[in-house]
Amino acid sequence: MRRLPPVLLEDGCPRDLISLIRTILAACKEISFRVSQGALSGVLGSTLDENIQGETQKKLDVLSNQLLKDILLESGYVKAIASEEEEGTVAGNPEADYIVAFDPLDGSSNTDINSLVGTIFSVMRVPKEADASDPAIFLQKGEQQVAAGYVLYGPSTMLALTTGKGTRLFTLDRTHGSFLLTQDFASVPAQTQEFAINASNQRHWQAPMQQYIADLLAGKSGPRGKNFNMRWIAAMVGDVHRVLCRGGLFTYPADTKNPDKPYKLRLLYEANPMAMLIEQAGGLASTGEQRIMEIEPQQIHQRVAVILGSKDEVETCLSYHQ
Ligand SMILES: O=P(O)(O)OC[C@H]1O[C@](O)(COP(=O)(O)O)[C@@H](O)[C@@H]1O
Ligand SMILES: [Mg+2]
Ligand SMILES: [Mg+2]
Repeated sequence: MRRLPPVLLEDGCPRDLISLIRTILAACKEISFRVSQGALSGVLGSTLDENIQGETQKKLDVLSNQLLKDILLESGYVKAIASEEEEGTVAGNPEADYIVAFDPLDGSSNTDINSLVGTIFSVMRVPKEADASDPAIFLQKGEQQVAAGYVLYGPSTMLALTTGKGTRLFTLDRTHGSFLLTQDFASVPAQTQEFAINASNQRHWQAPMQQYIADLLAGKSGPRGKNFNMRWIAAMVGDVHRVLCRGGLFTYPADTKNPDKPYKLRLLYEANPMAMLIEQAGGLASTGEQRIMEIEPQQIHQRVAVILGSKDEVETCLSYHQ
């Protein structure tokens, strides 16, 4: 089985980008180890703090953030980083060409129940002369990502990665510590009978999503004429991984539960990297009104509605929004 560096070299990926990706993965291997130690790691449970988004931080959120931040900043490959767990961006090497936005631990409420979690990352390029301490360097459209991926800490640790030449899946070989290519080109089937949504928010959704989900639930005797199955992992990384493997529609739509927070998922380090992975595998990713990767970001912690997955099913869902 092939290791990651030669696969990326063959794609024509620049050597410094490969080195940067390997640096991210070095931190992820350490996170993978800590997560796999579970209660033995001494880092399950919550801290007494909240992050910038007002969410209680898990000890593993803090640890994962620290590992990624330290390793990336020490490497010299990044001009700056942005993280779910950092209020502002953090400057790195002023001479570097890349910036990285990441969700150090996605689905962290799952840590206490030994369920799926992962790390999501987005890599963008910046001009040499750009100011490393200016947060505005992160406000690039998703289309401008030069690499995107996630590492899923599941029964096996897997990497989904794209540098714009398709989406590939790698599995961490713990005996040698390398990510080995286990699926060359992931392809999301265009059609599906599976969807993922947190249905407990149903009463707060807007009319188009209410109608779309009602029609899915009506099954064979409803307007769709077929039965649908539902799954919800409560970790975007786990739900998107399932969609990459066997298709499906994943959505976290707008809701009116909290008027100050109509969306849940973050654009720069959740929606954009997942959108690139899904589109590179033949799927679609939209807010309901706009292709996610065409959004002009206004803030580093901006949130968006997300509808992504199997092409035909996303298009059907979008037809309810017109
Ligand atoms: O609590 P809910 O509504 O099930 O939300 C789950 C969603 O929240 C998230 O966990 C947010 O991620 P974090 O754990 O990084 O805050 C998504 O991964 C997931 O899709
Ligand atoms: Mg997350
Ligand atoms: Mg997180």
